[in-house]
Amino acid sequence: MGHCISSLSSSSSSKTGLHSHASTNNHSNGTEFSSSTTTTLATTNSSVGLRSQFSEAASEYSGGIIGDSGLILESPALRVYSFQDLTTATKNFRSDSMLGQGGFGKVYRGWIDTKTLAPSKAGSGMIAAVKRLNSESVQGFAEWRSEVNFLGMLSHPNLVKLLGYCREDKELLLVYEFMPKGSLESHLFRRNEPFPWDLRIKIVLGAARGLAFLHGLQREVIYRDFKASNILLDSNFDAKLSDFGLAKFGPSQEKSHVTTRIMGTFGYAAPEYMATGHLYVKSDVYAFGVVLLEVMTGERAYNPKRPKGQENLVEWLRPELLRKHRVKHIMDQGIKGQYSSKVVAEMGRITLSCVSPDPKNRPHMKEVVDVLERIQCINVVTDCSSTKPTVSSSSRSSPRHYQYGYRAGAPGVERRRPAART
Ligand SMILES: Nc1ncnc2c1ncn2[C@@H]1O[C@H](COP(=O)(O)OP(=O)(O)OP(=O)(O)O)[C@@H](O)[C@H]1O
Repeated sequence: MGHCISSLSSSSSSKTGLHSHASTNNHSNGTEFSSSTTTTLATTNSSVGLRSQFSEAASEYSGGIIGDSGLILESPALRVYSFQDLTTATKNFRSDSMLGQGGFGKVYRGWIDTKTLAPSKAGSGMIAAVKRLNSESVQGFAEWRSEVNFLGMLSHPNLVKLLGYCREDKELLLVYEFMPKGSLESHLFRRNEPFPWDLRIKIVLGAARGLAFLHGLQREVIYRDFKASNILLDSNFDAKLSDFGLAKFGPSQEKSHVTTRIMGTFGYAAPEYMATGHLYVKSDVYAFGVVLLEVMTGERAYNPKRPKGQENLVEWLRPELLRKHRVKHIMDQGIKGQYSSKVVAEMGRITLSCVSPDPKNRPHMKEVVDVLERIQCINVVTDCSSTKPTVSSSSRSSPRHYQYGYRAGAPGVERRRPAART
């Protein structure tokens, strides 16, 4: 769940939190594609039309293999669907096909052919997730375009795969690989059973690798919307970042930040960004630290129902992170016994540095990955260098006992941007 922010006033927000007066062509999502790009998208629905803008954007990069299994795709193989295709694939967008709902529309389960990705009958081929954007949303177009541009161009094991898209009249849709275990947010906050600690570590490590990939590109990509609900999980609980609607190219070499409209989600947005609109690569690191804190505590980044002074998780718990002996007291009580005190101390340290008020004092995501790999190593039931168990697991919430079933049409709660900036 997100309590969303934008530099626009709440009165300019629609009921769903989308900004009704944002122009579809004003790049209000912060992506830096030229206006001619917009024209291309507006006037053609073919992959050829899109390809030219991919190469334009790809020229920002060195192209080819980036390392860590990440790729910049020189000619993205996105399938262009007709609206009818996706109506068929989702059984007419039936409510029982719905996987969830976000700030910009509903996500449905659809069936497509495994090889050709063509729509198929329910039960044959493979499942895909079909996001249908609210047709009345103008902001939605900018988000849709950003998603197609960034996700269509980038490939990494920790980024969700975009398979195709549809733009037909007012209809904007995106087709993704299906992530059967839902989001980190759904496991942490929407289930009665505590989510096992070792899965939490595995997931934040995967997400950190995804973010490190974006930050390691020759022209850095700032994700800008890092949060638990945007970390999706495959059948193996491997994390993949989804939702590139707010992603933005990082600053050019001589600059440290880009200046942009303030958008994101309450509780996750970095203080310098909230105060000035200056967005740094390190603003993503702050949001990552917030997710680490959520994972440690089982508490949401922002919850207006908590007592006064505790609504914002970082503001509430930073003093505890600063006093090292206090860190164990903020850990989620439901998973007591699943982690060692060394792991807790390491987690407290890295979280505190990620949420440092000064972006310069935050680590690079590459360093965060290294630390989390170490933590995972000392955390796993069997030590990395031996087979001796190092951590006991509580029977109630051990990973072996953890069950997960996708709840079709699970409530999406209120999502991004329902509120004005504080
Ligand atoms: N590829 C996917 N596979 C399976 N479920 C998905 C997929 N993409 C999205 N979902 C589910 O659909 C729901 C809505 O996702 P969506 O990305 O639209 O919004 P969100 O990230 O939850 O919120 P917001 O729009 O505020 O960022 C979520 O519950 C998510 O778990």
